[in-house]
Parts: sequence; C-alpha cells; structure tokens
Amino acid sequence: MAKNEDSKMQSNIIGRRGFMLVLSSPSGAGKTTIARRLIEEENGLYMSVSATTRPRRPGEVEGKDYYFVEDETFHLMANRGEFLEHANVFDHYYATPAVPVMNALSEGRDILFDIDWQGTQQIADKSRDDLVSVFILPPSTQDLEKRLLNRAQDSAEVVAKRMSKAADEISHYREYDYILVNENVDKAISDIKAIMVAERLKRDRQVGLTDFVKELRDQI
Ligand SMILES: Nc1nc2c(ncn2[C@@H]2O[C@H](COP(=O)(O)OP(=O)(O)O)[C@@H](O)[C@H]2O)c(=O)[nH]1
Ligand SMILES: Nc1ncnc2c1ncn2[C@@H]1O[C@H](COP(=O)(O)OP(=O)(O)O)[C@@H](O)[C@H]1O
Repeated sequence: MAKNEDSKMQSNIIGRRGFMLVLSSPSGAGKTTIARRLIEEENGLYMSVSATTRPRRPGEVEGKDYYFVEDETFHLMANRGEFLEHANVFDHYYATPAVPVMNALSEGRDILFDIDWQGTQQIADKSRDDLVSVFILPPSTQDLEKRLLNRAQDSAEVVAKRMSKAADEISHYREYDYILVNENVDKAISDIKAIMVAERLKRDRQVGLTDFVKELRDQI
C-alpha cells in the first residue's frame, strides 16, 4: 500500500511540530498489530522503542520491538533521567527513552507509542500539547481472551493474569482523546489515519504558519 504523503506536503511548505500518538488498550486488544501496520503505511511516523525488563518473546527483535535490559540497567537509566515516562506493568518495568522523542518532535516527525495508561498520564502531565491519545477496546471479553490465546506467545497463567488486569486498564478510557473498538483491523487503522490527518492540520502544530500567512498577505 502507498504511504500517505498528503499531509506531509503541507508540512513541507509551512513547517510543523510532530506529535506523540499514544495507543493504549488492555493486552490483546490489538495495539501491536495496529502499530506495525501504521508504521509501514504512514510516512513521517516513527515508533518509539521502549526499554523493558520483560523477557523477549519469540520473534521479537532487540532494538526494534524493545530494548531488553536487566533490572539494574533500567534503574541506572531511570536515575540518570533518561526516560520520558516509566511504569511497572505485569511485574516488569517499561520506559520510553526521552532523547529520540524530543528530537523527532522538533524535527516535525510524529512518534507512535504503545504504552499503558500510567505512561500516558505522565506524558500528559509533561507535554499535553504534543500528545494525541487513542484508547483501543476489544469488541468483547471473549474476543479479548481468544486473541490472547491465539497469539500463543504467553503461558495460560500469563494470559489469565493479563485478562484479570483488563478491567483495570479499561477503566482509564476516559483519560484518552479518542476511543476505538478494534473489531475490524483495517477499519481501526483507517480511523487512526483519519485522526492523524486532522491532528497534523491543528493550527498550533503548524509552527511556520505566522510567517507563511505574512508572506501570503505581503504578496497580495
Ligand atoms: N508506561 C509504559 N508502558 C509500556 C511501555 N512499553 C510497553 N508498555 C505497555 O506494557 C504493557 C505490556 O506490554 P507487552 O509486554 O509488550 O505486552 P502486550 O500487552 O502484548 O503489548 C502494554 O500495555 C504496553 O502498552 C513503556 O515504555 N511505558
Ligand atoms: N481486529 C482483530 N481481529 C482479530 N484478531 C486480531 C485483531 N487485531 C489483532 N488481532 C490479533 O489479536 C492478537 C493480539 O493482538 P496484539 O496486536 O498482539 O495486541 P496487544 O499489542 O494489544 O497486546 C494477535 O494475535 C493479533 O493478530
């Protein structure tokens, strides 16, 4: 599929600050699937790669899916202030390295995050204007459990633990800007693309707008 170039062209003319597009959901609702497709299909969108102390799953690639680190390294990085946000989820630590995100935003690149509600709250506290948050719901509890089991990457015990945390995660939906039910993955992706088009056109993100409009008026 062709990458979406439309809204990039306007950014090239006017100059735009990037945004942080956060996807959260109960485990198994489809964040990773949606995120991978968006990165493939959307020009100017880059994935934030988190650091985690969770063990690597089969098929996960170091530096692409996560930076897999030991507890000690994680705490060292946290103490040095290298993280934009960090949280403990399912007994493991997760965090967003700050520098790549800050550079991307100022260079007009959008960053996609697959993080939980705790991380989203921390980012909202620090940089509300740069945040666009989307909460993804499963069509039903049965679908959620089926997806976790079908993914076949976690033991029955881990799946049960993730299911038991789902209600807690879902209770935070009100803290998000947009809510999507991921029934059909293509529809969910096209809805998120529509959100991105609108968010890219927000006046406050178009940092070169004053100069652009001044030039237009001067030419009249
Ligand atoms: N706060 C925060 N949460 C994260 C980060 N990276 C991943 N998570 C969340 O941690 C949870 C578990 O992620 P993971 O172990 O990959 O399993 P998943 O639920 O199948 O995506 C999910 O809710 C992720 O959104 C991060 O850097 N910060
Ligand atoms: N709309 C959908 N319909 C059916 N299965 C889906 C849908 N979206 C995702 N899945 C499947 O559900 C499982 C969990 O999805 P995943 O993206 O890993 O969720 P999360 O990252 O939120 O934990 C995967 O096997 C994925 O292929």
